[in-house]
Amino acid sequence: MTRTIASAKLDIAPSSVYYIPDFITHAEEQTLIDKVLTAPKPKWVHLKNRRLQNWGGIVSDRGMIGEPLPIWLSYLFPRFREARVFEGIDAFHQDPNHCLVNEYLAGQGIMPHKDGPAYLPTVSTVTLSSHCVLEFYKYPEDKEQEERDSTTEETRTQEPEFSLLVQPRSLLVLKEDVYKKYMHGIREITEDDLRTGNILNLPEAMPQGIEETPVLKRGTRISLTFRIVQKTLSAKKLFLRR
Ligand SMILES: O=C(O)CCC(=O)C(=O)O
Ligand SMILES: [Fe+2]
Repeated sequence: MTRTIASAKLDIAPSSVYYIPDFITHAEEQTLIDKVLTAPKPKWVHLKNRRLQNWGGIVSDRGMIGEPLPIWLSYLFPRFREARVFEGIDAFHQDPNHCLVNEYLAGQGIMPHKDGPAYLPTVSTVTLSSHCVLEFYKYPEDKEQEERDSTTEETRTQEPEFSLLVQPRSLLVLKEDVYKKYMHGIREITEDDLRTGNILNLPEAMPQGIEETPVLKRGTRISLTFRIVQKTLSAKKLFLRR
């Protein structure tokens, strides 16, 4: 039986964080890794500090021209439903319609950012292959836009307000406050010292304690980030409009 996210809510502020260890099995993890790594070459977008695959459609300001997620990704939908990940967030979507696959080699990461208004405020991330520490920075609501834009640069040198350790096969769900009021990022380092960074879910992610292994070496991590893009356009409609 899959646990519901309600039973996996972290008892922390902001309270909209849910963490389920071993959400998928080792065998499922391996299948997903194989599918990611055997995707057609042009599917990969290479960035400076990670590479990614975009599934479900390209998200733009005008909306997303949606295409169904491949079966190896929609395979997880019943699991998300059982865990009630996307339940009640929108009358029109029961399942996610978009998935970003990110691959980070050890030492790679992602700058602190917000995911923005194109998505509904529920992000569901399945982690494969290696752990990582996701860091959170308060978003400066009171600053002018210009200052906010420079914040991502500043936050790189700041200490995060809190962090989360995400282990292979886990599910991390971020909703509401933590989605809207915080930026998240992954530092470009090759190992994580679990004694620093104010990691709030250590009891859940390291139930054996951190005395024996206070420092975790990173391997290559693949993350599957499922979201709902609210505004979708059908390719047919776009074509007829011309
Ligand atoms: O890899 C992750 O867990 C985070 C990815 C992320 O923040 C994003 O794609 O917006
Ligand atoms: Fe993000």
